[in-house]
Amino acid sequence: MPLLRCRTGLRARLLLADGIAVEGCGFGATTTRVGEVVFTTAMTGYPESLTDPSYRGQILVETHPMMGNYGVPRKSRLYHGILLDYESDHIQVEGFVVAELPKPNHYASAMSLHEWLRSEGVPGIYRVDTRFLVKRIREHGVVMGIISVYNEDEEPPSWDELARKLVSSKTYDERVFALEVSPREPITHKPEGRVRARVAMLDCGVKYGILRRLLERGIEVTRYPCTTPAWQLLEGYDAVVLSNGPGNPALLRDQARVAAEVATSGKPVLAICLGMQLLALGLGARAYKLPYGHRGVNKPVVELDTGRCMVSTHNHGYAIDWDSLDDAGLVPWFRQPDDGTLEGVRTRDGLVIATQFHPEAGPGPWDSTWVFDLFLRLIEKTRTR
Ligand SMILES: NC(=O)CC[C@H](N)C(=O)O
Repeated sequence: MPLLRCRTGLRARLLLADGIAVEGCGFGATTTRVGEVVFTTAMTGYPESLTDPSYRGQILVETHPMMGNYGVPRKSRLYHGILLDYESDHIQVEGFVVAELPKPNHYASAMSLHEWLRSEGVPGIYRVDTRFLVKRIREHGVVMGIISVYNEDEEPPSWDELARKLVSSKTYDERVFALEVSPREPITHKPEGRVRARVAMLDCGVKYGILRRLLERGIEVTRYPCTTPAWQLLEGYDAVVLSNGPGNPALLRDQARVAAEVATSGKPVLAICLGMQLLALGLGARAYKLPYGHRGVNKPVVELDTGRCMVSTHNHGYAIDWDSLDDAGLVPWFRQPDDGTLEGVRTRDGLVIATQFHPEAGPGPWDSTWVFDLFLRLIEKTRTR
């Protein structure tokens, strides 16, 4: 694709570990970052996707051809004290890859995508053939990559230099990202109205959307570091939430043990995405890596008992093996009809519920927010026993 003139005055290079080299216009910060290159099919919701802690360590490619149309929302919009339009306080992705970067126009916009990435030190590349990249990832699987943004009047970084940096970096699967996005101290969030329940959360990188969905139901949430032992999550709380989070679940052995302990405590547990993986691994199930993951807001999931289908938000690169559920004492709950991936499990007594997809959405459709109502009902039921 010809570059023409880059409105930002920046150019960028993206090199994939399989040798694919892409040049385009740059935006955001003039810097170089390494990450696993993944794609999402979400058409909107880039402020949420970019700040989703589960994207830590990844360079995100958007299949939708235009990003930035509605700018970047003001941070003054709060809901139960939580940022309304963001999934964490900062951009979490290593880099952002889009086909076109239009000028923004929206009443709630405080700045452009270019300004936002620049202020947070994150590189972006635009005016590149994202269709080619996405098809490549879909056919050959996710791949490590390096992205570099430079001023157009400067010498570009050489491909050799980028290749050396890329091969000397650890791969995504080897790095523990959850500890980087987990809080250092416990943080309590109180709902605005009556407190109907108090839960502890093992926070390995929670999306704010999960907090918003809990708080609006009157559930007070205390977020604990990802290294917290099970007894601390159980003492004095009605239930436990195991959050989503970035990285390879197999590297989080201690967290999987904690997940198994809380799951066998007799208290209700809600586990989402990484939380479900930790729960399943801790109870003895197996995880595997999907070839190119599920990332988007238009993914169907079918509830197996009822046959009901919902459109849901996904962001996962690993999944739990169906055949390993029996040994773990778990029963399947949801299935993705496109490729058959397991999208939810629960215990036989129904007290521990887990989704591989994101029932809080953010971004995405709200078809499955009832999972949070179910969690509250489980809490109320166990309290009166
Ligand atoms: N959203 C998440 O919690 C992601 C879980 C895990 N890091 C995966 O990619 O599968």
